[in-house]
Amino acid sequence: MDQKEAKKRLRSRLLRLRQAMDTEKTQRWSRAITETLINLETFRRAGTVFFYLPFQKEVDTWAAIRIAWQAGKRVVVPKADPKSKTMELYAIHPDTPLTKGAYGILEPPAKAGHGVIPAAVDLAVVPGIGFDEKGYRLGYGGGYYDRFFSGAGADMIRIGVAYPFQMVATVFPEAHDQRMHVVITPERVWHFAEESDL
Ligand SMILES: Nc1nc2c(c(=O)[nH]1)N(C=O)[C@@H](CNc1ccc(C(=O)N[C@@H](CCC(=O)O)C(=O)O)cc1)CN2
Ligand SMILES: Nc1ncnc2c1ncn2[C@@H]1O[C@H](COP(=O)(O)OP(=O)(O)OP(=O)(O)O)[C@@H](O)[C@H]1O
Repeated sequence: MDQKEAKKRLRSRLLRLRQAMDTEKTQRWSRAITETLINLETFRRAGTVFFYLPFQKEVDTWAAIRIAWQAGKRVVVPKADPKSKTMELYAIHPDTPLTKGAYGILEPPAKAGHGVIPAAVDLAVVPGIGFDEKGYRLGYGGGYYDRFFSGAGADMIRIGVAYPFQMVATVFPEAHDQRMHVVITPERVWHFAEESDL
């Protein structure tokens, strides 16, 4: 089996496991991850945080988003452009109307000139179908986050969030894959960057 085939199989296996979780589990694990995230020094220090808005049974980021707002942080989320496979960032507030965009993921309305420049973001909370013990990430295969982190988003701290079964030995990384600095699971924090980088 080649790398591409192995990666595809891993993706469908991990998606199947995620789909099989019950709500009690997604909520309990999401709460544990949130608790760890909000207590990290990098999170406490961050003025602007790039979150994703969860869909299906992804780790639920809403509690952390509300805590970030309460702490006076700026919360930004992506708007995906399926044609160019790129993301633009927009700030959201508790009253921002969100509608389902590409892939059925909630997004803020695009307002010309209201995008947030990636250089203004301190920290990214990154979704994944899986992560590995070197910090590599497996996503849906669109390359959105790889493209983002190899370009405008290169300087922000990247924190992946994962259920325990999403942490695997390898996600069969390719040359373009961008690593996380930290991955948080309900039971532990994996560090892939030197403290001095954080
Ligand atoms: N919550 C959340 N937001 C996110 C991401 C994510 O993983 N999670 N993304 C992370 O990249 C980007 C969106 N990327 C995505 C790419 C493909 C599919 C997806 O479901 N693909 C289907 C085919 C759908 C189609 O082609 O119409 C599939 O692969 O089966 C979903 C999200 C930006 N926003
Ligand atoms: N920096 C980049 N520039 C151009 N193309 C890229 C870049 N990064 C990734 N790609 C392309 O995007 C495609 C998908 O990459 P990959 O399978 O690693 O996505 P993924 O990380 O699983 O998905 P996502 O980030 O959307 O969740 C690949 O075919 C790859 O060639």
